[in-house]
Amino acid sequence: MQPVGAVVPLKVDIAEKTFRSARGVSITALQDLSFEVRQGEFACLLGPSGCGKTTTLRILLGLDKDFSGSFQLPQGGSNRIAAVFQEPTLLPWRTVEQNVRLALPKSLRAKDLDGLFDTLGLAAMRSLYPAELSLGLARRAALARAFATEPAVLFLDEPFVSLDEQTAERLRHLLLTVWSARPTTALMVTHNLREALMLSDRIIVLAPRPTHVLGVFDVRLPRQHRNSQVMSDLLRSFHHRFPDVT
Ligand SMILES: Nc1ncnc2c1ncn2[C@@H]1O[C@H](COP(=O)(O)OP(=O)(O)OP(=O)(O)O)[C@@H](O)[C@H]1O
Repeated sequence: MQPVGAVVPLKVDIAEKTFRSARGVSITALQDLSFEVRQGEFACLLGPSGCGKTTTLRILLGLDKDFSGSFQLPQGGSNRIAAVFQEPTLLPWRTVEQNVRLALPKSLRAKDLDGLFDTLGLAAMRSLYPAELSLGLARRAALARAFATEPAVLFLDEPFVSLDEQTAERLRHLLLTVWSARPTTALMVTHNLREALMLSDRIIVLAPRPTHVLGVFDVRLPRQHRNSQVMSDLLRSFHHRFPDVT
C-alpha cells in the first residue's frame, strides 16, 4: 500500500523550549531536539514521564509558539493535521456521527463513513451521545474523527492510557487496521515500550528532561509478523541498545 497524504517528511529541529513561572523559575523541557518521520511512517516518541513529549506535540500542533527552532510538517495531499488526545474531547451535545462530521472539511462533508465506522466497530453507535459511550468506545470515536479528515499527518498523545489492558490492546489493533488502509505519517507519544514496538516503524527514544533524542530504533518488520516470540526478540534487542530505558 502506497503511503498517502504527504510528500515531504515531518522534520523537527527544536533548539530549546523553556517554561518560565510567574516567580521566575525556569524549566527547560526541550534542548536540541531533532528528528524526522518519513512519509507514510508510523513513529512513536518514547520517553520517561515529564521529559517533554506532550510539550513537543503541542509545539507541532501550533498550540505553543514560544520556543526556539523550527519544524516542517508534511506537505502535499490534504495538508490537514489530525490529533487524538488522552481525553476523547467529543462534544457532549452531538452524536458520535455529528462529532465526526463536524471535523470534516467542506470537501469531505458528504463523505461515506460506513467503512470507517464498521472497521472501528462503531456502526451501531453512530447516533449515540458521548455520555452513552464507554471510555473505550469514546476513544474509538476520537480515532474515527481523526481518520475521517484524511490528514497529511496524525498526532496521537497516549490515546490508550487509563484503559484496561484488554480494551487498550483491542484499540491498538483497530488503530493499525484503519491506519493500514491509509498509511498516514503519524507521530504517537507513549511511555509504553511494548505498545511502541507493536505499532511503530521507528521509535524515537527520548532522554530525561531537558529532552533530546537518545537514539532511533527501527522496527522494519511487517506488523502481522510481530507475534509474541518476535515481540520478545524485539524487546531484547531494544534493551540491548537502550539498557536504561524501560
Ligand atoms: N505550562 C507549563 N508550565 C511550566 N512547566 C511546564 C508546563 N507544561 C509542562 N511543564 C513541564 O515541562 C516538562 C515536560 O512536560 P510534558 O508534559 O511535556 O512531559 P511528558 O513527557 O509529556 O510527561 P508525561 O509522560 O508524564 O505526560 C515537565 O517537567 C513539566 O512539569
